[in-house]
Amino acid sequence: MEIALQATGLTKEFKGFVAVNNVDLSIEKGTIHALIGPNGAGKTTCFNLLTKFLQPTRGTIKYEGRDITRMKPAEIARLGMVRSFQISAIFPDLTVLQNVRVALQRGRGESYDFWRSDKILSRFDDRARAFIDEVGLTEFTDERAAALPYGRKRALEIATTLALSPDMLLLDEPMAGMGREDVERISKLIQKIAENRTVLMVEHNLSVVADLSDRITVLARGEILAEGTYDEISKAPEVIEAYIGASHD
Ligand SMILES: Nc1ncnc2c1ncn2[C@@H]1O[C@H](COP(=O)(O)OP(=O)(O)OP(=O)(O)O)[C@@H](O)[C@H]1O
Repeated sequence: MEIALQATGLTKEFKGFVAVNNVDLSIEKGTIHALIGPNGAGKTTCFNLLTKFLQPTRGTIKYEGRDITRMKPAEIARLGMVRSFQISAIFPDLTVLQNVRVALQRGRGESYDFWRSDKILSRFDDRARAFIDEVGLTEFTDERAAALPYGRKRALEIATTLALSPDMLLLDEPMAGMGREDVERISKLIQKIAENRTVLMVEHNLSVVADLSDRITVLARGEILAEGTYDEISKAPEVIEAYIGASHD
């Protein structure tokens, strides 16, 4: 078993409040791993620690065997570990093609200049079109981003993330705010992009988690409560109790 991302003793305190407490986490290469748990469990904090948007109080994080504990998000992105929406938002007035082009250009560490001619940017066209096809947006290639339906915007955001050539993708609630049709479409897309990449996602939609995840870590009150396949964790009494308990909070 090859490990892509490994956290050891990961801890985050906010003024004495322990939001993430001594978490050990191993994400196997090539798998889809979900981080779940009731409200306030520490999922977002944990996600922000792993993606380096927050500094841990204690603990270490390794990506592909390399210590990334003190690295910045942009540095780990260059190592191949990319968070969704890392390159901020979509430009609403640019087309789908232009947005992915910009992402490709930024992925190379060049800053984006609005005055840059279309001719210079067009050298990214072929690769941009490949990503657009990969996320199923071919028919929207020349649409303005602002005109896309919500689920398609999400797909575009994923395309711009893929433009950074990640080996590992970290997705923060990829299904948030989506209707059923979009959930199905984005689920398929995540499965597809995971064929040759590692995926870690924080997700509230448990049927999505059940469908997609090879392995699931359940957090509660900042600690790992259970870990395993969906079948395993959904039968664990402590998990059932944590979810039922939380719904009465
Ligand atoms: N910047 C902060 N300062 C103080 N406390 C914080 C901060 N960020 C998070 N917390 C606290 O840490 C705990 C865990 O929060 P976190 O957002 O990580 O949980 P979560 O599992 O993502 O919850 P949800 O499912 O509701 O998004 C909560 O009690 C929260 O109030």
